[in-house]
Amino acid sequence: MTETRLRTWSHSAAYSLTALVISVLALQNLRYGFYQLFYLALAMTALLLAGLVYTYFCRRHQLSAPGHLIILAGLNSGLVAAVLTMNAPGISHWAMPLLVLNLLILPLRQGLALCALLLLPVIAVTWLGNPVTDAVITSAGLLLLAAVTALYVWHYDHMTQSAQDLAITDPITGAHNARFLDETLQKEISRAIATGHPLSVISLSLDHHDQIRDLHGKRGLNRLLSQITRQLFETIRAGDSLYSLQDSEFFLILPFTPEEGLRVIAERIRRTIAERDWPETGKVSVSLGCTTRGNGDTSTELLRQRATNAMLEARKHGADSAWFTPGEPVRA
Ligand SMILES: Nc1nc2c(ncn2[C@@H]2O[C@H](COP(=O)(O)OP(=O)(O)OP(=O)(O)O)[C@@H](O)[C@H]2O)c(=O)[nH]1
Repeated sequence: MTETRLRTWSHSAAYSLTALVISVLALQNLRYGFYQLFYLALAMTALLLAGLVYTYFCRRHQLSAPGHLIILAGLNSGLVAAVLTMNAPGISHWAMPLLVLNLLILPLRQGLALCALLLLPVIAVTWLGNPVTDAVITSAGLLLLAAVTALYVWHYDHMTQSAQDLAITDPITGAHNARFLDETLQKEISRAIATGHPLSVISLSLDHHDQIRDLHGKRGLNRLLSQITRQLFETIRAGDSLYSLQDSEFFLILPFTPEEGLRVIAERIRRTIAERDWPETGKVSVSLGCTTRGNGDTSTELLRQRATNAMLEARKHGADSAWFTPGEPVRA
């Protein structure tokens, strides 16, 4: 299930459950003749149902739907106004479902800000109008509920971020994985077409990786690949991206880089790797296949294929070298 769909479900459930709780309060107050509280609960239920409908209509962009903030601000300020103007015992407890709703639906910072704006007047009125023990119990209950919910939401956000990072990261090298390559390359191609900026790519392969694996084992090879990754990250500039592929191969996307620049960076990478004494393996080298986006390169396959062919050509010409295959010149 995607994040957006999951949020649509959880927002719908949160609005529905809160609407159920508040409508039960409405019925109880009607039964006992507390008409002001009945109308308040009725208005809140209507707003909650509006939130439910809004959730359904914004199901495709749930993560950035701004209407939730407006609906929840309306609910919170309605309750604050009631707490300040009505002398109704027990009304401070109505804040409980709203605290949870704020934190479950809004981004954490917005949710916390709204909770603080709700809690301050509610706690102040509780302390002014109740015996100390009651005020302590109510305030502690409200604060505890807000803290536990905020902690849960923070933990969930953290887990989601980690899962997203894991899905696009190669576990051995820490570079992006092959799955993420095509997606990013297609975006960069579209951006280069739209802006007219040059785009270059490099297919990089560790020379003699079979022999290195035979000599140093799979773990030794993996350690070397992760050290090379760190070195590559130090060499390339911000905006470039690095992908780790199978068989000790890497791929680099270099936006805003023309052929002359590609030659500079490819040579720099080749030299830095060849000149370093690697901790376990000593000297190693890489073959680089380099190409720049040409006129016909509108999809990832052509560009990737040309870079791979150039890398194989570099290997044929002896290890530790770079081979350039230009794309068809881009017409203005
Ligand atoms: N994408 C990319 N291109 C690079 C990088 N390093 C050098 N280049 C290209 O090579 C050209 C010359 O780079 P340098 O020799 O470092 O000269 P420079 O004037 O310091 O380069 P910049 O100020 O980075 O433009 C740059 O304009 C880039 O096109 C890099 O890390 N990434």
